[in-house]
Parts: sequence; C-alpha cells; structure tokens
Amino acid sequence: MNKTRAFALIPAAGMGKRMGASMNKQYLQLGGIPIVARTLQVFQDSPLISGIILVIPEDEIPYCRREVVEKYRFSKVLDVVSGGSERQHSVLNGLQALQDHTAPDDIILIHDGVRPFIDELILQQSIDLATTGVGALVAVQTKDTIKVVHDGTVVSTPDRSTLWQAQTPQSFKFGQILAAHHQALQEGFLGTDDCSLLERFNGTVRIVNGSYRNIKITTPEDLVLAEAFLNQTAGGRP
Ligand SMILES: Nc1ccn([C@@H]2O[C@H](COP(=O)(O)OP(=O)(O)OP(=O)(O)O)[C@@H](O)[C@H]2O)c(=O)n1
Ligand SMILES: C[C@](O)(CO)[C@H](O)COP(=O)(O)O
Repeated sequence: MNKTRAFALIPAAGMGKRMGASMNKQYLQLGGIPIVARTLQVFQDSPLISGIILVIPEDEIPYCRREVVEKYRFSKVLDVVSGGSERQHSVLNGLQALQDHTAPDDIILIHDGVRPFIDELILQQSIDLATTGVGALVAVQTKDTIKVVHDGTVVSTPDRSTLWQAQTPQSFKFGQILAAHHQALQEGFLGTDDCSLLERFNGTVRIVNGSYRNIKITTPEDLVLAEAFLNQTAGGRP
C-alpha cells in the first residue's frame, strides 16, 4: 500500500522590511545560526518529512545554497526556487516546483522561513488533520482584546473567544492547495495566508493548537524574544 508522504514548502522570499536590518532577516543569527537554517533544521530532522522546497529572492539563491543549504547539509532540500512580489506568489512558485516530486494526495506543509520554533508534535498533528482532506491551520487563541478601527475610531469589539491568530505550518493535500492557488490567481485574490484561499473557495479549514513560542520573527523585538526562547532550551542547537 502507498503511504502518504509529506513535504515542506518554506517561503523565505520576503524583504524583511519591518526588521530594518542591513541583511535580509532570515540570515540574521539566532544563537550563532541563521534563522532560516534553524527553521529548515526542524524539517530536515523530522522523520515525517520526505522533502523540502525553499523559496528565496532570486538574487539570493546562490548565497542561500552555499551559506545555508550546503553549509548545514540540508539533504532534504529538493530545490531552491525564486519567490514573487507577495508571499502568495512565492508559495505558488514553490507549489509549481513541487509538482515534479509529489502526487495530489501528498501532504504539503507550508511554513514561514522565519518561524524557527515549530516542533515535531505540531507537524504530526498537522499532517494527521490534513490527511482527512481539510486544511490544517496552526493557530493560537488571541490573548488581547481586539478592536475594529476605522480612521482612528473604534467601530466594534469582536467576541474574543472566536478570535485566533494564524500561524504556520498550514497543511493541505497537494492537489487541493494547488487548485486553490490557481483559482486565486485567476480571480486576482490576494490573501495573507494560504488557508484564506481555501476558505474563500469553500474548503474546510480546521485548527491545530499552536504554540505562543511559534512566533514569526518580524520586528527587532521578536529577535530579543527568540533569543530568550533559545536560552530556555539546552544546547542552543536548532
Ligand atoms: N514576497 C514574499 C513575502 C514574504 N515571504 C515569506 O513569508 C514569510 C512571512 O512573511 P513576513 O514575516 O511578513 O516577511 P517579509 O515579507 O520579509 O516581511 P516585511 O513585510 O517586513 O518585508 C517570510 O518567511 C517571508 O520570507 C515570501 O516568501 N515572499
Ligand atoms: C502566514 C502568516 O504567517 C500567518 O500568520 C502571516 O499571515 C504572514 O503574513 P505577513 O503579511 O507575511 O506577515
């Protein structure tokens, strides 16, 4: 019997503008190791993952191959492909690169290159849920009260118990998420995450409980937090 395989698609083709660093944020060192290398290490080490596609800005591909993929011996990286102007375009490029390696029922975990604190249990739960044919969204319940604001004036306060913060990985059957991306492209729809594409086209998305440690390193204070998380774990290896 054919066993369903799982692949990781890592979008890391952003500009890191909100970090304001002199180099793209994914190469900033976290405990002496580039952030994106820490993220990749989790998927490289996971027995659940058969292969990885990494998406990088076109002009960074040679640097990334040398300083990340080869230096840290990420043997599961099947290809490093160029990204697009928006995250969604980068993910679609990655999905197209995966077409040569996957079958429609294989599971694809789409995970931000700058979320290095993902763990094996969440990968396992995401794969298990996505295997049932729904989109699997890793998310945490919002801790703060959220306000809807128009032009500086609060218009409403949604019931917090219904609000969740979307994280990654977001996992799907390959055929399902590729079709949603194609349809979004056709309709000119741009979402800030992958599940929103499936939701828009009437697919079911269910929650995998995430972790408040699974932060997206976006602004300088996230780096301070990330170093603190790292110091809690023995050894400091990714
Ligand atoms: N065109 C883009 C934009 C983002 N990403 C990736 O999507 C993930 C989440 O994006 P975010 O943290 O917002 O990164 P940036 O877009 O780089 O940040 P900024 O908006 O500050 O420039 C990151 O791993 C980023 O590299 C991508 O692959 N392609
Ligand atoms: C996919 C994501 O990380 C879920 O929180 C997020 O939506 C990415 O958004 P950004 O605009 O690239 O920060």
